[in-house]
Amino acid sequence: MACDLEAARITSLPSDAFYISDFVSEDEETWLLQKVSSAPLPRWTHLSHRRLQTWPSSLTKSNTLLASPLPSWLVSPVTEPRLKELGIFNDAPHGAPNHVLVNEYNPGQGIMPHEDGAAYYPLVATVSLGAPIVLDIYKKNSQDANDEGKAGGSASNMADHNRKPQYRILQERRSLLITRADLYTDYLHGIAETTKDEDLTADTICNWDLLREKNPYRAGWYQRETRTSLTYRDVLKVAKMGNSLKFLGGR
Ligand SMILES: O=C(O)CCC(=O)C(=O)O
Ligand SMILES: [Fe+2]
Repeated sequence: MACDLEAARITSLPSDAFYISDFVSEDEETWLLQKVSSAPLPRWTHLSHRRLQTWPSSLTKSNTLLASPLPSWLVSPVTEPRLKELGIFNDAPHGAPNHVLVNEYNPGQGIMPHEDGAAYYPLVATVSLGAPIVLDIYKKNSQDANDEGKAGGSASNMADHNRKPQYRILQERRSLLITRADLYTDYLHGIAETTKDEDLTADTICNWDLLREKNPYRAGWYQRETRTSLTYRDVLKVAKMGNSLKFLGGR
């Protein structure tokens, strides 16, 4: 199936990124959104500019995952069979994702430029649900490099607030975006806190040719609606339950 992935490569990016516009069906999207919204309320962590669910659990201070399976609704159909067929996690230490962050952004919300950090194998598979959103990619500068290695990734400093993205990826609802390798380690990513994504053209959106539908963006902008992402990753350090007490004790 590796050749399928090659057809999905975002060729204008300097490193590995793949975009599949039609990764889950409309019915699957509705079902997944229903699963996200039916999670018990304490599952949500409310951050200032988005809310977040962490499955199966948050990492410990030492970036360790206490071994536990993902809930079945996050496994089927996304990881099995779809991600498995693409083979993208074959080289990851656990051969499959073991951790999922679910992010929900209302219009006007976003996530500041950051890197996902050393806790994970450098590969993220993002399923977008509900509405499109633009992901901005920034080349790391020396200050960002100094921040490297902070637990759970790091935010860039405030001086970078007006920095312009080097690349922009439009993530349609029902799509899959895979970013890995240098794009994971040498770049930051973020989502603007805006109610409108603008300046959308074949020249400014690097996956324009891979979009499922271009018509909604012909005017060059669209109004944000609530967008949910499922971000699949492989946490490098996993503690089996038998060993987990000492990790819990260290919290
Ligand atoms: O929602 C997204 O597409 C990006 C989320 C993200 O960057 C993260 O959770 O680290
Ligand atoms: Fe991230």
